[in-house]
Amino acid sequence: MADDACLLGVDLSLSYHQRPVVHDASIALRSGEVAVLIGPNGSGKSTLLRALARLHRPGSGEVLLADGASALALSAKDFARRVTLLAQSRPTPAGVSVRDVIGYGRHPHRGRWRTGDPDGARAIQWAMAVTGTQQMADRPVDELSGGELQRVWLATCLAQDTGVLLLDEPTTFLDLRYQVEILDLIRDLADEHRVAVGVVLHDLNQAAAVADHVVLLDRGRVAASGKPAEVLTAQHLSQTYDIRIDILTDPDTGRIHCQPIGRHTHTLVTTL
Ligand SMILES: Nc1ncnc2c1ncn2[C@@H]1O[C@H](COP(=O)(O)OP(=O)(O)OP(=O)(O)O)[C@@H](O)[C@H]1O
Repeated sequence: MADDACLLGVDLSLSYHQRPVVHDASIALRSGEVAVLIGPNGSGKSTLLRALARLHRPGSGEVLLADGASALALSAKDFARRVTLLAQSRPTPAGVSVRDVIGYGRHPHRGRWRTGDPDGARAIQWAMAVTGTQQMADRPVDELSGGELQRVWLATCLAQDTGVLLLDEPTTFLDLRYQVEILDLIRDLADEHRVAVGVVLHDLNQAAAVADHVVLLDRGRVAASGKPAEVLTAQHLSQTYDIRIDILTDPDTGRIHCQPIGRHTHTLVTTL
């Protein structure tokens, strides 16, 4: 068990219909840290995240909680009090208001008759405030745009108020402002609320900006895992994405910038 990990995937091998797609992958999510999963399409990022959320049963390996107990040993409700997942897509209920959908996040904290949740109203209000969803509270979710809906689902996860937050491509569909705000929010959740965040991102520069730890998946295997500067190297990325990717490091801030080199990149850079 990694020292202070809240949720740990150990040597996970994952398949669909006997077809292996993730091989012996390990990942540790720690309180107050953001772990970012990157890798090409189909490399197994979502499947690994789903296994951590207990939504994909491993062929071998295990998912452990902070005390070393198997995640499978918990009841569904107890697990949902500790871990939540913003999946890539969810069925959108028809005619249900944004406020009610966000309220679904409180389900694990409620008693059988939706009672006994003194923190519920505060948690929902906070989740709506930080995702900018208050203005749409009374609208039916099936009438929202893709980006609005993404923020509502994120709010639902936040209302669940778990110590572990798993996010699968949370910036998809979002305009630039909300992409930046969600990344800032992820950082704040780790820094100020000590949440352990595991997030799949495609944008390598977003990964560099927000990650404490990066896990690079290549065809279902962990190709590299460590601090951003250790993983986001030209060699690792060029090999995994099969395209030349240069790394520029800002001498003042140390900030890493990943620059994919396409056939027209040189022309573009000199024009700029
Ligand atoms: N429900 C499914 N049934 C069968 N195969 C699946 C299923 N979901 C995913 N796969 C396959 O498993 C492999 C890993 O998929 P996964 O969605 O985990 O990759 P990913 O890295 O998240 O990809 P992307 O970046 O495109 O979202 C892919 O080959 C994919 O085709």
